[in-house]
Amino acid sequence: MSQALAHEDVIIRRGRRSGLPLIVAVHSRALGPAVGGCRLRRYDTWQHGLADALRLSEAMTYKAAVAGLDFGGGKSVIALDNDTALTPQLRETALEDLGELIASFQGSYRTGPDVGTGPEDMVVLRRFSPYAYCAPEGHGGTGNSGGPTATGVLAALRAGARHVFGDASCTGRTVVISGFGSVGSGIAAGLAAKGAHVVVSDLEASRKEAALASGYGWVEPGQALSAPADILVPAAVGGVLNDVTVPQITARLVVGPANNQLTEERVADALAERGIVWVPDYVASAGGIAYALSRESENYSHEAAQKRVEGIGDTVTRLLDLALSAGTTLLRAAQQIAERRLASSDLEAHAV
Ligand SMILES: NC(=O)c1ccc[n+]([C@@H]2O[C@H](COP(=O)([O-])OP(=O)(O)OC[C@H]3O[C@@H](n4cnc5c(N)ncnc54)[C@H](O)[C@@H]3O)[C@@H](O)[C@H]2O)c1
Ligand SMILES: CC(C)[C@H](N)C(=O)O
Repeated sequence: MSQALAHEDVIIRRGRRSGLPLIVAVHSRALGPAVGGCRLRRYDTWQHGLADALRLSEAMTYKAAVAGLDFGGGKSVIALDNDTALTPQLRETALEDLGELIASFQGSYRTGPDVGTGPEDMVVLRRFSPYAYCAPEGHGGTGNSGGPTATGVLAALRAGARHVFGDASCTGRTVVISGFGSVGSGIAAGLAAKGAHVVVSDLEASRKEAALASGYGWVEPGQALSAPADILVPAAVGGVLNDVTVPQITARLVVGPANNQLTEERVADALAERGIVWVPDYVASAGGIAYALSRESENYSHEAAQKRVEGIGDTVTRLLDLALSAGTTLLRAAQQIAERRLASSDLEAHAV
């Protein structure tokens, strides 16, 4: 096993106000300041939180590189154990601790919302530095990233559907969406508007009522991946595509926002062997970060930022062409694009 550390910085600290473990992992700044959301969730041990931060920050490097963003990849984690109650006060002090840590990077690591955090939490982080994207509009941010992320996934999904079914519209197709949260509900609405048969699933039983009220079908979480479908959208958690689930998938196209869907890279080959087109998560899910960075750091108008997000569809078409001509998977094609960008920035840096 390689002992090389792939990451530029990994900071682990016990928050001085909250006592909670804080982790900031910066995978790469080759293309610009590292960016990646702040995750606040329970882990069996803080070391599991560290592993999550390491994997997610690497994926952010690839997400930014393939999306053509001049940013690198990072991620932060506030690791809560299974016994400690997350009171509003603990939440606030943990965010203050993280805000202080992020400020110490002086802009070379910037964050945004992720699992367990939202726009209001960015307001707390911004007490310490401006480097937290997606705060509510009244606080100088662009708000919830779920909408733009859903827009990007829909663009990726249409490109994939054109390739797999010869029709991008998805009219009459059955689409199962696992995870009916901020992004999943936006994808469901976009597909239902185009006449798709939308079936959703969520671990929270209370989401069933909202799903049925919107006219969607419902499948229990344990059956979501194997339910009859043309298209499967993982929109909940990572690690859902593995040796057990892949043989059960009935869909011919899998595309969704959940970060780190594969347990291991070789699962991409297993999907391809079954004739399933899988759009890499870091390609499909780039809409939220692309929109926020375009608006908040690059002064794009809403329309221009939205167009950039829609461009994810063209990226997927390009990846499909590359993968087809090289006889490889979309994952390898995406890796090649990202690694080429990262290598050329390396050459530029050495030429200076
Ligand atoms: N929000 C964004 O802008 C964004 C951007 C990129 C990637 N992502 C990723 O997309 C995924 C969804 O993000 P979100 O913002 O919609 O989160 P969310 O928290 O709003 O929604 C996730 C939903 O999934 C449900 N869920 C959790 N475990 C589940 C399971 N095993 N089966 C079915 N449902 C389950 C939750 O109850 C919740 O309703 C996450 O993995 C996130 O990291 C989000
Ligand atoms: C908003 C952004 C940082 C998002 N959480 C992502 O994973 O892309």
